[in-house]
Amino acid sequence: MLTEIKTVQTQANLLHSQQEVEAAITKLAEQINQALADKNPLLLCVINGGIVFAGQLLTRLTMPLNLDSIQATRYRNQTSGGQIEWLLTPKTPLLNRTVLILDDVLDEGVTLAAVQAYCREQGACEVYSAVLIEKLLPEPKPTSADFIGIVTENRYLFGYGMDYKSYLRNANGIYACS
Ligand SMILES: O=P(O)(O)OC[C@H]1O[C@H](OP(=O)(O)OP(=O)(O)O)[C@H](O)[C@@H]1O
Ligand SMILES: Nc1nc2[nH]cnc2c(=O)[nH]1
Repeated sequence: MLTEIKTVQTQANLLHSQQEVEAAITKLAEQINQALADKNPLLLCVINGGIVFAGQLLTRLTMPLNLDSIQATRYRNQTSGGQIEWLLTPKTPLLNRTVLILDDVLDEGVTLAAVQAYCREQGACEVYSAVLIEKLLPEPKPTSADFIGIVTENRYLFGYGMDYKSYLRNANGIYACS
């Protein structure tokens, strides 16, 4: 396995450097600081992928906020998605809260649409979402994000929280598998 991971890593293309990603996160934080300043938001990190983005965004946010996590997965070590599996739901009540969902990548939009629906079912009064990166696809998506850091091409990505077979989430740039 580790031989395959090392090969994928060395053959990958760097699409977005650390500098570019950090600038995008800073810009997103400015937008969110403006939009949610007085909303007492509950941030929901969609783990595992959203962890790096959420961590880096959080230190740039200036309003009072709460943080919780939700785990919905549908790729399970594959490079194409299947059925959503719910592994963790937030402990914090969502009733009457302004929720900001944080995820690494908006690809087909199935995961984000399901998390948004979950938040509404739980009684959130407003549901915002922010993604570090969105892939441009030829087909329409079931949902969209309010805050988008980077828009990129339709290739399988890793780094900044995104995995290749559960590895490479720690890569310090956004890479496409070749
Ligand atoms: O827009 P979609 O096509 O639904 O894909 C986006 C989702 O896929 C990844 O999660 P994954 O299921 O790989 O779980 P992970 O967060 O543990 O990596 C990613 O973190 C998003 O949540
Ligand atoms: N790691 C990773 N997860 C995804 N989930 C949906 N698209 C992607 C992707 O390109 N990379």
